[in-house]
Amino acid sequence: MLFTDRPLRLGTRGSPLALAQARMTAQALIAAHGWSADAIEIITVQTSGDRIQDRALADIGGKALWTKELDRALVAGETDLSVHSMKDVETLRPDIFHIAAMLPRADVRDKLVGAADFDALPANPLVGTSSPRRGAQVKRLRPDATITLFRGNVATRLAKLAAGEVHATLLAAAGLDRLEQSDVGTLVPVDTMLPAPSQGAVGIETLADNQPVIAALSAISDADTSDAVMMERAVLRGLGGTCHSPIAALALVEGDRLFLRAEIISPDGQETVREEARLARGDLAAGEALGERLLRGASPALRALFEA
Ligand SMILES: NCc1[nH]cc(CCC(=O)O)c1CC(=O)O
Repeated sequence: MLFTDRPLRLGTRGSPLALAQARMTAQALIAAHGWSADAIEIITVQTSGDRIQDRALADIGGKALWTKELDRALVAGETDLSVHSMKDVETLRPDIFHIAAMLPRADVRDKLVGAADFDALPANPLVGTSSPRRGAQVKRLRPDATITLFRGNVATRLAKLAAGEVHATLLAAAGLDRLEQSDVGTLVPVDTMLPAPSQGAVGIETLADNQPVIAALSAISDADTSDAVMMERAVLRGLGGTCHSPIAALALVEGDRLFLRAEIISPDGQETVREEARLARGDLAAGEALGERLLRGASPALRALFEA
């Protein structure tokens, strides 16, 4: 066992989904190394993203809200690693951090909750989501829909839906599965709603100079997942995308290559720019170039959404 004097301290947000992902990570490490259950201590860190619930993420500082306090705990030596939903990790991370592992990816698809499918929604439906991507994709399918801001954790959103605040919402299948709510909602095919970059992937970060922890994490890293997610993140880099921007990207592993699809969509759903390519794994420059091509193909109005 690598860490004999004290448990390995795993930092996580406190939402039920984050805690489920932290426990999956702990179990994977315990199984891979034959550790005893007390070899890992789960430390919950509250993030500003969890505290502020009434405004869109994009308006209050973006994805750094989810990582900042976990980063601080890591730098302060209060934790040894942080477990993140890769979807919530900013594209550009400070060099002192290193994404040392990704767990095998879960279902990448979104689920529609509240209606059997988009056609089953009433006329002029009210759909709750705070994801610009989901909002734009819904408007593309249902131009008569009104998108309303919907934040909070998965349980909060399901409660708002049950209270009749909206006709429907969209949630990641991965999150519902990890919360043992797989029976909730209808899976939406990726051809209908291409998912967010990194959707369904859990990443584990540590300090770039922490060799013992990096070595311990290498035992649980899934190469297919990290190659695909790193490629999807390269598209975001090429676009200069933030969470203000309606971007979807999905890389599927095909042997030693990746089949990459990506799109950007205007908020009213009227304009979609799409690209796809088969790329060598690890050819992140090609992923960035695909992101740049998306921008070049966009109208000035859509392109403006990507200018900081
Ligand atoms: N932004 C919140 C968030 N971050 C990751 C997930 C789901 C789990 C995943 O994609 O791995 C969710 C909830 C959702 O989108 O429904």
